[in-house]
Amino acid sequence: MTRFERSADTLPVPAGRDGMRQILTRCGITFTDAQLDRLWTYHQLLRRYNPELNLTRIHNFANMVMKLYVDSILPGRMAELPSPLMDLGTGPGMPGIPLKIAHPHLHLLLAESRGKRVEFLKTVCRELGFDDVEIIGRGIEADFAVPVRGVVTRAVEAMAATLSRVRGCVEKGGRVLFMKGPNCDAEIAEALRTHEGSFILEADTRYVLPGTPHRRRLVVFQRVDEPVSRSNESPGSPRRTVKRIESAQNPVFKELKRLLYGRGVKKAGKTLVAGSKLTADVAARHRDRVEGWISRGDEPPPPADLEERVSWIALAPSLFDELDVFGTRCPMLLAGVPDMPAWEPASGLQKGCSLLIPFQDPENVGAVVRSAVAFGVERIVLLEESAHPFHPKALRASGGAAFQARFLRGPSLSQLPRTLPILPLSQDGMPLEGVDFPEAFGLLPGIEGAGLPAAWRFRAIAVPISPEVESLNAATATAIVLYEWSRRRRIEDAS
Ligand SMILES: C[S@@+](CC[C@H](N)C(=O)[O-])C[C@H]1O[C@@H](n2cnc3c(N)ncnc32)[C@H](O)[C@@H]1O
Repeated sequence: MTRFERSADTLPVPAGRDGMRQILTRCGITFTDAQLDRLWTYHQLLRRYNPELNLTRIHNFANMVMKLYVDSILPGRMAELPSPLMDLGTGPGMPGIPLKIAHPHLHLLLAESRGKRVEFLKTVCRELGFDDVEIIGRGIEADFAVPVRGVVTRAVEAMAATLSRVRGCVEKGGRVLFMKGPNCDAEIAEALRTHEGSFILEADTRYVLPGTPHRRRLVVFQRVDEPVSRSNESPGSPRRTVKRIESAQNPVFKELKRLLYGRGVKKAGKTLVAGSKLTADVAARHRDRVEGWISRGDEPPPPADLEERVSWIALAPSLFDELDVFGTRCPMLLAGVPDMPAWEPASGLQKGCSLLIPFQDPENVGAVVRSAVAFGVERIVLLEESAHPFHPKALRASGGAAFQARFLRGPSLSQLPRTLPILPLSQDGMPLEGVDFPEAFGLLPGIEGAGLPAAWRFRAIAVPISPEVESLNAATATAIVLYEWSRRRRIEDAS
């Protein structure tokens, strides 16, 4: 038999998914099945963990739907929700979780100081598939400086206290939404008095929970000054906003992590520059490429001579260490990757040396790029097989030379026409000493391990080595050939 529950205020509804939908519909909230599934899952988690964690004192089904979920959703109908939005003192997730269910694209941060509730929130986000929700598991104080466009808060404390607490994070023009009961005039007056010059009252909307006598107020303050702790305070330095990231779920951090892989670098057109020497070199010589400065924990801001457009991202130490795969502990740079136009084999090879790279190991790609730049190779054609030259490992092995090279995107090894003047490299080819380098030619080392396809080997050149060693490393062999080519070119130029 269906269990019907009636609260003091609502018509009886079956205590289940259908009853939940009925109450929502009566309140003018129409959810898709997927949204209702999420709210139902959240409800079941609240019920399951409530006896152990004391998450809410409301137990009656209809009251839970009305006073917790509907109550949480309604502010999103009365005010435009700022995003990113932090729910300060969210407890078991109110109003944040129902708001996120109602507005799936909302960039939400849930701030909660009590550890057990934080664990509950993690479970909720995992079960609901909210992997973009950031959980801030600590008490929010004025030094909290993750920039947000808005804060929402329900049943936490007096407004003036909250406005003090969010001084470091709410951006100028951002909003603080207070979900209050009807009698909050004195609180509003105190907040206005103590925060004059920082916050103005933007809206004060009175409403009732539909079909009940319960009165509510949504009080919205707007920030009119700049957050205090967000700009470099040393005189003369550019005003730079710091984006502090504390959660591994932060979308920006997730983007940064993708840059540890060649595919991520290719997709984003950005790379991570690590190591004190390399970052200093790139910041000095390729300044126009620098887009961001990534620091660890409370390390100081970027040097004042980096332009204001360069963003500053301060990662929690554990997050920084995840990105710092070389263990440098030095600030990293986020840098833009230069354009790589396509090379059409039909257009032939231009004067000088075109180095064709098939290497799959990023360190080999980096090493050969470094040699190519050192010996004056005119252009580097990256074959489809090649690792990305701005993969962090490749960039590091290149010593930053990748920023000086001219790259073109080429076809795969199997699509290279054998009619072009391409000199393949293979240890069973003819000795380098006897080779004539054409005025325009391509140099083609083999893939690590597999070497060159048989079709290319008949005209290959070799670096003679002792029979005791099977072969040279492909990047090393290429460097030796490039040295020989550049040596002869210098002799020709001098004569
Ligand atoms: C009364 S509960 C309200 C929870 C929820 N907003 C609701 O309406 O059901 C207040 C919550 O705020 C949390 N809290 C209080 N001060 C906080 C702060 N400065 N930063 C983060 N959380 C805080 C408490 O741990 C508690 O879980």
